[in-house]
Amino acid sequence: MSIEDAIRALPKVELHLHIEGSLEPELMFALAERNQVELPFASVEEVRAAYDFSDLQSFLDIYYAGAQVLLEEQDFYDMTWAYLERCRADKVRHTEIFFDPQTHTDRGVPFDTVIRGITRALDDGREQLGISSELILCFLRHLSAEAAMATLEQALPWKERIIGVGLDSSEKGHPPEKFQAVFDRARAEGFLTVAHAGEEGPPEYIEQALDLLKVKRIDHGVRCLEDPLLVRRLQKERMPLTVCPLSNVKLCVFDTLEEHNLKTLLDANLCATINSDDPAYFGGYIGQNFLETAEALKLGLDDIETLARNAVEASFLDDDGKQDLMIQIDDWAERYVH
Ligand SMILES: Nc1ncnc2[nH]cnc12
Ligand SMILES: [Zn+2]
Repeated sequence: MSIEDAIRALPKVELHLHIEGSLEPELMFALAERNQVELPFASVEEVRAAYDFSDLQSFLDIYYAGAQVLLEEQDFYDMTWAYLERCRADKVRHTEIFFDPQTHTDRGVPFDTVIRGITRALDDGREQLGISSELILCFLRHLSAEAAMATLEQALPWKERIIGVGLDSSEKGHPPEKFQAVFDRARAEGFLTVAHAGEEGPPEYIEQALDLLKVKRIDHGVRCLEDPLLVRRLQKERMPLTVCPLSNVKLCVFDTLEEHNLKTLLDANLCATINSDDPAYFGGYIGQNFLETAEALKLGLDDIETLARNAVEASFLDDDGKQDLMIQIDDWAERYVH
C-alpha cells in the first residue's frame, strides 16, 4: 500500500479554511449570472489565469472581488455545500470554518443572510454527510478596530452558532495589538480566539496574538522558526499551528514546497497541522495539501499520523468528539502504519 493510499484513507480534521476561499470559478460564474453581477473576468479560464499571486495582498485583491457574487442566503448555502462535498471526498470528518462577514456587510449584504446560508449548509452536512463543523468569525485586520467591534455586536445573537473569532486579511502593518479590546470583549462573551500570525508578519505578531489576544491556535505561524525562544514557548504550551503548505507557496512565503518548513516544525515537536486555507485559489483541498507536501518533504506515515492527531488535539471538539476521532485514527494507523 502506498503513502498516497494511506493519505486518501486518513480521517481528517480541517482547522484553517476560509469559506469564501472555497468559491470555485465555475460557481463564481454561475452566481454572477444568477445575481446579475459583473465580474472583471470573461471566462472561468481567465479567472484561473489570474490566480498567479506575488504575495498575500495580490491574492486578497482578487479574493474580495470574487466574493462580490455572493448576495443571497442560497449563494452562501451553495458555496458551503460545495466545500462540504469536497470534504466528503477527502474524508474530512470535522471542519472548523472561517467566514469574513465584513466582506459582505460592507457591500450591503446583511449579516443574517450570510450566517443563515452557511449554517443551513453546515446543518445539512452534519445530517447528510456525517461531517461535524464549527464556525469562526474572522475580523478583517485592514479595517478598523471599531468596525471589528461593530461586527462582534452583530454576531452576538448568533453566539450559539459561532465558536470563536479570528483575525485575517493583510497582516503586515496590522499587528494583533490593534484588536486587543475587540478580542477582550469577544472572550468575555464566551468566544474562543485564534489569529493569523507569522504568515507574512514577523514572530512578534505571534507573540502578540498569544499575549494580547489569548489565542488557542496560531493560524499559519510558519515564521516562528526565526525566534528560538518563541519556538520553545510554542512547544511548552502545545500551541497549535494551522499550517497551509500550498497557500504558502502560492503566496510566495516559500519559493517551493520542497523549501517549506513543515517537517522542521514537526521534528521540533510543535503541534503543526495541514490545512487548505483558500483551496479554490491555491490549487488544492486538504487531501491535495497532504499528498503534495508528503511528497515534497518526504514525510513518512509516522508524520502523517502525527499531523492527523495534532489536528484532533487542536480542534475545538469536546473530549468525547476528540476521543471518537482518535479511535478512527487508531484504526487507520493499525491498517496503514503499524
Ligand atoms: N491566507 C490568508 N491570510 C490572511 N487572510 C486571508 N484571508 C483569506 N485567506 C487568507
Ligand atoms: Zn487563512
